[in-house]
Amino acid sequence: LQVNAEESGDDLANPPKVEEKLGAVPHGLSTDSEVAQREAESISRKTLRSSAEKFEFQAEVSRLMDIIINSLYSNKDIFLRELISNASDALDKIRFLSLTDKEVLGEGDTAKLEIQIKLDKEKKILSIRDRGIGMTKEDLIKNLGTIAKSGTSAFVEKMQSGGDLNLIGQFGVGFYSVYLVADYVEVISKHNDDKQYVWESKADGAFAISEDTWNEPLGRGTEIRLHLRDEAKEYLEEDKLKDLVKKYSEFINFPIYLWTTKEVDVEVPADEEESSEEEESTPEAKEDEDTEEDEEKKPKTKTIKETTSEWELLNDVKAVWLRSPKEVTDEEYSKFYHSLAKDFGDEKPMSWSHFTAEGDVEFKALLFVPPKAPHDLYESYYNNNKSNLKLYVRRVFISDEFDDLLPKYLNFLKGIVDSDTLPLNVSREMLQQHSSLKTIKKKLIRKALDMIRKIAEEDPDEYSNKDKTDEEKSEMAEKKGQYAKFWNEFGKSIKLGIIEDATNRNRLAKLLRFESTKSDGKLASLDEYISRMKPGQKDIFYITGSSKEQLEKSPFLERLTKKNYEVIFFTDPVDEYLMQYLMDYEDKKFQNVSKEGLKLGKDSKLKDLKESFKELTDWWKKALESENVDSVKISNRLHDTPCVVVTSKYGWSANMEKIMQAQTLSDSSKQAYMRGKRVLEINPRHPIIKELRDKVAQDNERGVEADGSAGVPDGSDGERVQPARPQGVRVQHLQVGAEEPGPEPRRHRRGGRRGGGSAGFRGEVLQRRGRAVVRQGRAVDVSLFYGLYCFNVAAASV
Ligand SMILES: Nc1ncnc2c1ncn2[C@@H]1O[C@H](COP(=O)(O)OP(=O)(O)OP(=O)(O)O)[C@@H](O)[C@H]1O
Repeated sequence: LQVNAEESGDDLANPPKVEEKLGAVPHGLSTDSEVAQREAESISRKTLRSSAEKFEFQAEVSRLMDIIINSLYSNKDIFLRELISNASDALDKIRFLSLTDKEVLGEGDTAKLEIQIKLDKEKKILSIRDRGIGMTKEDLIKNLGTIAKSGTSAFVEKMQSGGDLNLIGQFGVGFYSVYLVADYVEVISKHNDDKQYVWESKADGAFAISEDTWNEPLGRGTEIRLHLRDEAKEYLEEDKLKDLVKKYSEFINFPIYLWTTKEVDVEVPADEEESSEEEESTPEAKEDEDTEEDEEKKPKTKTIKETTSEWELLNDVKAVWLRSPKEVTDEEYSKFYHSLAKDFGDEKPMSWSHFTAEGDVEFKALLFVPPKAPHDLYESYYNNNKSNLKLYVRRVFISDEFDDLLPKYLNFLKGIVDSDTLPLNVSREMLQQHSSLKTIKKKLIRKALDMIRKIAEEDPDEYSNKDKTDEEKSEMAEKKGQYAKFWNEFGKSIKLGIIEDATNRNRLAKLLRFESTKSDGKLASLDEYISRMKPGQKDIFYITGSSKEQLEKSPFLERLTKKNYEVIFFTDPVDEYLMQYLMDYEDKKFQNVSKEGLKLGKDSKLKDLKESFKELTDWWKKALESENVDSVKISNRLHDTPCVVVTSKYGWSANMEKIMQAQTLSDSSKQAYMRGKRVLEINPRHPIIKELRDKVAQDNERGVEADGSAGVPDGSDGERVQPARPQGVRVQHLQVGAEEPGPEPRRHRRGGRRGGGSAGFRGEVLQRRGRAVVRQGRAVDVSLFYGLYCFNVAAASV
């Protein structure tokens, strides 16, 4: 990383001290003029200090900086809130450390936890200083240049596809926004464990670090000096900065001061001549001589204008969550959310919940549902236990990466929790073990789920609001479509919640939304489904697959749709897992319509049908016995399709198998036990099946075995005809295509005879008649022959 080291003869392992090169004197020893001269030199030169150690930015960081520096983005204001937010984080860190070690704060000014902004109009420098934790030399190298965070490339990608620069803070690279307004930046920092260093860069691919021997010692903390570009001079106006702090940083929990200069009226002693002139010009003064005499003894004064400078406090540090919810306006909640979540998009949070928990464990909390899911919400979902809540103990920020404050599936929520019960002066690890955390977590989950339920309750599009009056609905108009929006952004989290949180499963199931055969392109809830159930319907029907369009064509739905039953479409891979956990809802069981055991009321004819197709089902079962086929049954779900393969009740569905097989690291041998047995269901009303039944019956009469051992002569030379078929098909014993002796069944004649092969002839007849399902949910036009062939393939492979 280090460049120019060789040229400058620096020893990489032991970088030379800057003093050695510059001949600088340590703090306190340099004279004012020397310091001023050195400072002036560094600023006017606008090249990095030649004696400093130089480093190259990590490639992604360099790309990011290029994008920022060349950006035509008009809202350059954002840099200030990013710097203030970093300063506030640094102050939080030192305050936290001081809980267990008071010494770290130091004394006097150094101990003041505040942020200061100063302007130098002449030199065009804007400085932001904090008395936070500061950065060691190593921190400066890593944090500001050489280590790209995970958000760096994500942000670069976003920006290349026209993303919004305003969201930079969410990607954890907010610091670099300084190059929107500055072409040269110095970061002066002092950490308790190291000396004071200066980091500097002109965003030209390199940065430099020097030990700081010329600036005022900071005590502790960081000062960022922005050498503003000409076109960014507006940031040297006090009013502009006051507005920006008000707009973006109002809720920072440390005082933010601006060094302001103003003209004030001052009383100064008036000189002699002026006082005598004044006396003469006031004739009324002679009226009361006694009083006059007294006053004459006082020294005469006059008012003049004088320029004074002072620190002006720009924010009201009172935490929003400590105020009563009645006092906080919607706008304030929105602004607080933006500053908390570093989400400065245009949208308001979808909802919030501000409450105080009382009892054994007392805390105040403010939770928000963001308007959008963050870009990495489900990345490393299972490896990330950190919630997005900031934990405070009696107003002191403890952590924003506290494990287990909320369950993983609620990690999309933002907010703060401020507890009075947790101890302050223990380590984070000990706090993590504290017994009241469990209670806090439990209460937070309840409140969070209530808040999400309310989004639905306030949305006029929601089923639960169907009984509301028009007036009520028009009041709710603002919230129209909010729940669908919520579902779009965070629906997967609710599903993960159903899987992971057995205690709240029912509450979460209420929040579930889906499309169905009756939802008409909208989202429906389970309550809505239940309200539409047919009299006598016991189960909630659903089907899983990869898209609604595909599922709508599924033969599994044929009779259900004909009989007006509603079927839910689950099309997200996570739905397969979901349905392994969601067994029932309001005493109704869930039934996958592609699985064995579908019951659609009583079918009085079933017994007779079973009897009449027994020969066929027995034959077929025998023919498939070496496959993974458990049984062959009369189907109650088919209407137009001759047969379908269903999976057994307890194994995976075919869709689940597909998902598992698609997983890169799947081990098929280990999956074998989860693969359900297959059941072949046949449609007793379908001509193909009826025909097969007749053929089997005829074969049986002639004594043809299922293994085809007693062949049937083709009528000309007495040889058995083997129908044309792909290799490995074990259906030849059916003799479907063979010309048979004796009376030909009427149906066979219709197609007429074509070509030499009788198989072809039969195939054509049947092709016109039927469709056979060969794979889960996919119907293909095939001849009976092909249907059977494909069934075999399907049964063996699905
Ligand atoms: N004023 C400061 N005091 C101490 N460390 C700082 C300061 N400013 C920046 N840093 C360090 O530099 C790192 C990079 O800052 P940057 O703003 O790019 O990202 P971030 O603060 O982690 O994320 P975000 O932009 O979301 O606040 C920070 O994580 C922090 O460690």
